[in-house]
Amino acid sequence: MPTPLVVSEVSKSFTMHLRDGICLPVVEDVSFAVAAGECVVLGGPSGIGKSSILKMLYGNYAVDQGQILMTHDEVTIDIASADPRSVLSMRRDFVGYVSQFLRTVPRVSAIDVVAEPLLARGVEGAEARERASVLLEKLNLPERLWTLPPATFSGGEQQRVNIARGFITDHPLLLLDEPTASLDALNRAVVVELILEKKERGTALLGIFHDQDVREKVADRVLDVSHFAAGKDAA
Ligand SMILES: Nc1ncnc2c1ncn2[C@@H]1O[C@H](COP(=O)(O)OP(=O)(O)OP(=O)(O)O)[C@@H](O)[C@H]1O
Repeated sequence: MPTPLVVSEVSKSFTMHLRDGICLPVVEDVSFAVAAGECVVLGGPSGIGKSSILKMLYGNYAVDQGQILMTHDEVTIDIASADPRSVLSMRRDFVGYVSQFLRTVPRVSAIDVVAEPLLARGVEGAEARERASVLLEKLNLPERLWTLPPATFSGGEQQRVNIARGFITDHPLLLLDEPTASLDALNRAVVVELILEKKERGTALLGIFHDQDVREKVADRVLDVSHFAAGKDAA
């Protein structure tokens, strides 16, 4: 089976256009791969560039240099140079992303927020909602909240809706940006279980987990992003 994600010599800097075009180099020569069924965790201190790497992989941040090769159904796409249409089709078919916070949509109920990625893939409404309810139950979201829009939910409740939405599809590659940050121990354990299930099904996972316990349970490997810090050789 081809390696689903291969990152080669990727560099990223930010140009602050409102600050006289100041350039902030963040990472350089980022190179690694993630195999099917493997969970790689990005480590290193705050501000080193972990989230920026995930955002480049999801096509949210532009890449200055290098390649991000994603292979799906024997087709390989370089996300670093792909046109927006190809990035969107890779998001639909290949790469999922669970961000730290839920982006709430006004007036859409929690169960529909979770079911929506399945509906977008042509799954019939009743089945999509059934699968959403299984996940919400597993994540201990009280049933009385399922029909309410998540805008007024607590941080941990919103995050569980977010996790259910991210885990409901079977993307071959899943990016996780601190999915357990606002969860209690019980729900952190559920997320660990969901991650292990994905690994067993052959999903390639790349994540950021500040919680040491979660990290130890899910990580096959920790990749220290400090090795890719821009300008480290000059320091
Ligand atoms: N959109 C942006 N514009 C300008 N600078 C940015 C932007 N996004 C990130 N940065 C900068 O890039 C650097 C890396 O940020 P990033 O969020 O990737 O770090 P991190 O390792 O994920 O940090 P943390 O563990 O604190 O979340 C930081 O100095 C940050 O200020």
